[in-house]
Amino acid sequence: MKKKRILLKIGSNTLTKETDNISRGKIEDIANQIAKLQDTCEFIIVSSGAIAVAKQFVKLESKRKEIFVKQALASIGQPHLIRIYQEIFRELGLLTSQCLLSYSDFEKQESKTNIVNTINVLVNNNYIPIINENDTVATDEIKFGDNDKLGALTASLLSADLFIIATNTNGIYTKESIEKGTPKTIELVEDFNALKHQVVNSKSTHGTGGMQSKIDAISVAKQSNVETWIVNGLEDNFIINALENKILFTKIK
Ligand SMILES: Nc1ncnc2c1ncn2[C@@H]1O[C@H](COP(=O)(O)OP(=O)(O)O)[C@@H](O)[C@H]1O
Ligand SMILES: N[C@@H](CCC(=O)OP(=O)(O)O)C(=O)O
Repeated sequence: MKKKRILLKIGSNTLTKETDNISRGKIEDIANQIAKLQDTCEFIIVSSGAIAVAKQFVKLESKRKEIFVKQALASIGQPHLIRIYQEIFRELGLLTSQCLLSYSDFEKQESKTNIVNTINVLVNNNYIPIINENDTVATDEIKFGDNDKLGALTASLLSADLFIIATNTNGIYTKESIEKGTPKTIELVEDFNALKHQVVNSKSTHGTGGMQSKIDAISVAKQSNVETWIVNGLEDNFIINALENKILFTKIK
């Protein structure tokens, strides 16, 4: 049986459970779900969190631009982030690997072919690739929080059956309901253009993108006919519950 290929994007807010520290419990929750689904689904993860991990134990000084500090923090945090994933996933017999990519890699045919070939070998050998942006060479993503877009580009390139963006809301709410203080999830998006008007300008707490970068990512996935779900990653069991339609989330066909 052909497995359902799921591209799971985990944002900093989910990974830290909105604290200043990476949550091992959240990574355990994700690993548990992947282990339960492994006979029917194959996973590729795009994970943020390198900067958040580094900030837990280091403070860097620089008289130059703040972005250089973020790049340096990402470099310090990334191996720790992967170590934490590896430790927790291994407990459940899940194998992991690391891929660092940047947008420009998706503009060159040769790089695209290399990404597809590498990741297919990994997945076919039961390794779960954990992708993050290569923050040393590119700053687009940490400036704009576009790990969402990196997820979408990867989901498209690797012909994912489903792109799940885990974030800290029960999907996308209507703008009106947020303004009234009673957030209401848009469950099924049929008119993508109308969705663009639902974004509320609230600054992200731990991540950098906010809902706008998710809408841009959805647009990229849509062009490749990849279905996107925006799911609340703070909830336990969020992937399985979404697959079984037990929670409220946003589905964009
Ligand atoms: N229409 C909307 N529905 C839900 N969240 C919205 C909406 N418009 C803006 N947001 C904001 O987007 C945030 C999620 O983006 P972000 O903080 O970048 O998360 P992540 O780190 O998971 O990528 C929400 O916490 C919320 O403040
Ligand atoms: N790539 C960087 C930051 C990316 C970022 O903050 O993205 P997100 O949490 O998806 O808004 C990191 O791993 O810390």
